[in-house]
Amino acid sequence: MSLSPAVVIGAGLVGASVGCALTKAGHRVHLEDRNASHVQVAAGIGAGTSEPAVPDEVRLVVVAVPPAALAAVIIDALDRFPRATVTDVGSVKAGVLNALWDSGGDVTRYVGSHPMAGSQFSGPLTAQADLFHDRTWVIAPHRKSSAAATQDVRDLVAACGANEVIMDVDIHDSAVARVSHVPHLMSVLMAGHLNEVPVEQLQLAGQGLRDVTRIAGSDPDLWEQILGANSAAVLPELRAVQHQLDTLISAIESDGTAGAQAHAVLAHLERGLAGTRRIPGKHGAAPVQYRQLVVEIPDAPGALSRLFADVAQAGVNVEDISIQHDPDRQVGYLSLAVAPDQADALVGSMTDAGWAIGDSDPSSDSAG
Ligand SMILES: NC(=O)c1ccc[n+]([C@@H]2O[C@H](COP(=O)([O-])OP(=O)(O)OC[C@H]3O[C@@H](n4cnc5c(N)ncnc54)[C@H](O)[C@@H]3O)[C@@H](O)[C@H]2O)c1
Ligand SMILES: O=C(O)C(=O)C[C@]1(C(=O)O)C=C[C@@H](O)C=C1
Repeated sequence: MSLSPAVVIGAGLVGASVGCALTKAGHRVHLEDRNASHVQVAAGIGAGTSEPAVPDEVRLVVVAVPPAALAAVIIDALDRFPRATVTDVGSVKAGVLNALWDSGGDVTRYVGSHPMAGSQFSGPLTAQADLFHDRTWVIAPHRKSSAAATQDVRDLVAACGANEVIMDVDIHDSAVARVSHVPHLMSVLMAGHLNEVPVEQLQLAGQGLRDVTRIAGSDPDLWEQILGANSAAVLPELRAVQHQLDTLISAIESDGTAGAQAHAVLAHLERGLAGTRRIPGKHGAAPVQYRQLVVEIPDAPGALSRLFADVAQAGVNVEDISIQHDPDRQVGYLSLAVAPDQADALVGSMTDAGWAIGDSDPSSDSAG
């Protein structure tokens, strides 16, 4: 069934990205935001139109406002658009649903959802049509959601190119505490600690620090609301991490001394490694341990395009890439993540083409 016309309320990063994805999929999207300039910018990047929708015609409403505003905007949308399925993209689900039960609105047309994709940026200028492509998008129907409304949200997720996961609201909230909210706080603590590091030491910052602190660059107001809405699920996870931190500190204090404690630091490091291997691969598939191959590239015009041409020629699927520059030599290093069973073919083909290529960790077990 068609999702057109759709209304997106909240034309920021997520809302404008939904608008762009739906528009690209051929749907008509009307944009609303309490900030009129966000509607204009979002319309300008292809997220939809600033013209108001005809309320009775609207089939789908996507509410993409900050957590504290969600419940009121959803209740209002159920009232203003009497034939529409209403969903939201909020990061926490239970509190919103509780507010809806008490509202007296037609909750059968509401199905909450949550795309597990975003960024540290805010506002429509940072929106992308492909933000949700191949990413997980949770759909959280409640006991009174109609089957038709749930199907509409499934169609929305498919139109945005995402992979649906249907999940109970409470399980969702406890899951995101573990995989999103506590990780966010770890990044914030690490980045906050940098305020005490002298500038001349910060210039040594490499990709590791940037990886760990990226999401700490997010909007504090948004995250205060997310954490406030999910504090019950976040607190026990934080305490568990606190316990791990305490045991790590004791291990480091006593490392080098005889006995089992000496191995405790290694045990922490191995526990972390095992955790990274539990993160699912793309498409929600079982985790894949990619091999990281590093190619040295001269800092010269055309080197990168020549390298990409040779990678394409090898016919190997590259899962991820990143580039680092050597601060002293005029070279860069391109890391290519490839499936273990394709790595040797790529090494062979690139070596034949004259590139210096090898494993980022030569001791790594290529069996993965
Ligand atoms: N940022 C992420 O990575 C991410 C990812 C998934 C889900 N989410 C969720 O998506 C929602 C939006 O987050 P975002 O990152 O797009 O934020 P954003 O700040 O980029 O956009 C929010 C938009 O909502 C508008 N707005 C605020 N109150 C409003 C109201 N009462 N009525 C109409 N418009 C209103 C703002 O003007 C802004 O344009 C949040 O609920 C967030 O939890 C965020
Ligand atoms: O990639 C990022 O920048 C994000 O933090 C996105 C992220 C997450 O994956 O934790 C953050 C919060 C949202 O509710 C959903 C997605």
